[in-house]
Amino acid sequence: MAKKATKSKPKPTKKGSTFKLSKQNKIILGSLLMLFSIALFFSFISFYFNWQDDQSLLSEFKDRNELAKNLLNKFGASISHIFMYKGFGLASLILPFLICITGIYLFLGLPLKALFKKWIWGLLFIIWISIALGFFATSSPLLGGLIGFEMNDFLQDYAGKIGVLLLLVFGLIFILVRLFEITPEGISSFFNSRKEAISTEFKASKERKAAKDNDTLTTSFDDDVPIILDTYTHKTEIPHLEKEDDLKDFEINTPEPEETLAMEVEQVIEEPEEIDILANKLVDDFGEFDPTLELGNYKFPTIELLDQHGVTGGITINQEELEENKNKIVETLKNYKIGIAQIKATIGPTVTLYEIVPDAGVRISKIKNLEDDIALSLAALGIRIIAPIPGKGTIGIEVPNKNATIVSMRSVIASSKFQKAEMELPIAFGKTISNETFVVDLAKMPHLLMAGATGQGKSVGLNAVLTSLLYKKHPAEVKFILVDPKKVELTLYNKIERHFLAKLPDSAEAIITDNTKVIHTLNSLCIEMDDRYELLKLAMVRNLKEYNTKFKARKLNPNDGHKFLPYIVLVIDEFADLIMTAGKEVETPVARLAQLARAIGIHLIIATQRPSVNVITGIIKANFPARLAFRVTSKIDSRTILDTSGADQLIGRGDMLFTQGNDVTRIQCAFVDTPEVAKIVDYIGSQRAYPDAYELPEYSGEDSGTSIDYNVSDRDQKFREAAEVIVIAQQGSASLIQRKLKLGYNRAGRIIDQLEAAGIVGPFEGSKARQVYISDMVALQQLLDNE
Ligand SMILES: Nc1ncnc2c1ncn2[C@@H]1O[C@H](COP(=O)(O)OP(=O)(O)OP(=O)(O)O)[C@@H](O)[C@H]1O
Repeated sequence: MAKKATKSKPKPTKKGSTFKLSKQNKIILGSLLMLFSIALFFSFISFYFNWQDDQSLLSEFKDRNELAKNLLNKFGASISHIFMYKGFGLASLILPFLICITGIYLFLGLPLKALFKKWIWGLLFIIWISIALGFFATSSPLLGGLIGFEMNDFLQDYAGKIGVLLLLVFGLIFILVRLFEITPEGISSFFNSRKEAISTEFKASKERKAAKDNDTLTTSFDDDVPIILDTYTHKTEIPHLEKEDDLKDFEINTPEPEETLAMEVEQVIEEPEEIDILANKLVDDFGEFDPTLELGNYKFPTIELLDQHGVTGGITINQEELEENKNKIVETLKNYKIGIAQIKATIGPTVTLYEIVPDAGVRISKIKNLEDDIALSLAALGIRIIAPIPGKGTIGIEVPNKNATIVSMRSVIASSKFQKAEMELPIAFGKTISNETFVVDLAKMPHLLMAGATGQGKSVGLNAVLTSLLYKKHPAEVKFILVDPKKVELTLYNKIERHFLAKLPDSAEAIITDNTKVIHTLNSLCIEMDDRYELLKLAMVRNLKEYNTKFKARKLNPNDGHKFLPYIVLVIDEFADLIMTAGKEVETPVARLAQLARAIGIHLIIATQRPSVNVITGIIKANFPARLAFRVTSKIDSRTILDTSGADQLIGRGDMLFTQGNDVTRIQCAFVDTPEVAKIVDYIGSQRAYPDAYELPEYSGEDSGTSIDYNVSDRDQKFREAAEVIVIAQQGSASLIQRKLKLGYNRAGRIIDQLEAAGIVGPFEGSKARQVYISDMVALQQLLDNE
């Protein structure tokens, strides 16, 4: 069916071009019509003077010896006789004009649509004039022609003379109003414009005269102006209101230019502030502050540390596979009576995009509904239908390639797009479906949410993000906080602790693996955020970039607490696990950071296996416009992460969808293997480092007991009872207190905090119950009595 459609389509255009539409033919036909109209015009005119002499010759048309007096001889006499005598009389003179206009239209290749209207009006006009002349010029019936005479006769039999007269008046009004758009206002404005035109003309001629008297040289120039004005006003005589405005505008412009009073504007010279003078002097003496100076000899990792993964020549095109898939798509759609007008393929590293243009009249939803059928007939996983492709007007069918090409991290890092990227935190994710390197700025995102079922490429994705930053940023410019509950994925990065990692003071390991430490780190990061905002406020700047620029220009005094602030990237792997064990304690600081941290250079990357709504809560989602989905197991998961389906149809192994709020891009994630990461961190780790990791502010959390309600008199009335319950059960949990004492969640939570402050239970330990420090009731009694 599709073939039929494509074959049968070009035919009409071909035919049209030979007989109708070719430019040459139009010119020939146009000129013929114009010349014919001239001939017709002259024969009609000459008919009026010679018709009586020529009429007797009409029967002897074939006789070559007989000659007619008409300018176009017997041909002219005959055709005029038909149109003028037997036809419409004098009104037939309009006919050559209509033919001439048609000729001009064809000659110039103008659209013929407008011509139709002209012909209709022309013919109506001919009929009206013919009847009118037949009515008024009864003494010379030739003026109205036979048709005019007969029609008059016919109408008068039914409507009488007055009736015909009224009919003619109505016809005239109809023609004037519809054709010439004449209205009462139009008529009055016409007279006004005439009046103005005459006055302008008068004025102009007066000026001309004056100019002639003054200077003969300028006369020729001055003379021209009113002539143009003249034709202009004449042309606008059809009383259109807008045209009249034009005319007025024209007049307004004519007055002599007024002399303007020149004003001198004195230059504003800004007085340099004291601080600027000092800063300029410091910059002159020492140059701009260079944050990288402390590790001045730092060498960025080289490209050789990355593998090519066997890919050297880019994507290989399998012509057979392309043809086979194309045929299958066409066949499948044909089975559902959907014809295709056009099909185009774009080959990407893992999938090929077939863009189709369906025949006119096919509903898009029909194709969208066939997603499963097409997948079945192509016998392939991961078919995604994009109907329509935004901004293109085509329908996309993504079909996985039989042999996917690995996109090596090496190829994306080496790409000029990444190398030349003028971004604060450039990340090379991989390659798009059209094989372009996909680079985005984390600083602009400003946070990233990653989801994907296990084994679909999440850890590789995280490594790709970290590797990109390691290849582009100096240790002074960016610091990572890595949270890895799985304890194995990110441990490699321990080697660059003193270069690139940030940690809590007194903490042994920079990579955070246990939940309590996560909560502390998140809260400490909140303090860092507040501190940074304070510094920004002091420096009177709005964001980290402006702050650092000002600091580099030595306009901020380190003695006031100012320092160069590196970007901080917080990476949390397995966020679901954290939320399950720590709940609100994690969610609250994460939400706070997500909401506020963008301006002060703290960016979050959160990865999760389970993108369910209780993990990615509304508040988190709202603050993470950039989302990245690897393959997930269900449509619901896909919707949770991307707000649209599609991630459930990916093929895994780094096949992913990325959205930054608007359209979704399919990307093949760059592949970086663990040995490569190991080589990079070894390379960096072997270089001279800072004395310690970047220190985060100290967070005095719950375990110090100081921040909790410590005052004995402020204790809850049920404090003693709760303490007894806990000691008897030897289990420090708020839900136990809730159940036994029938209290609300918040009150039980407060009591457990007070018990912790009193030293009866230990600190919060995630999903586990708190430790109980008091072994029995006697010990509890003693403790409470001694307070
Ligand atoms: N971009 C990629 N290109 C090619 N293969 C990939 C890519 N990403 C992942 N893979 C393959 O998929 C495997 C699993 O990837 P990865 O370890 O990143 O999964 P994951 O989603 O982190 O799983 P989990 O959640 O269990 O840690 C890798 O060992 C690799 O073979």
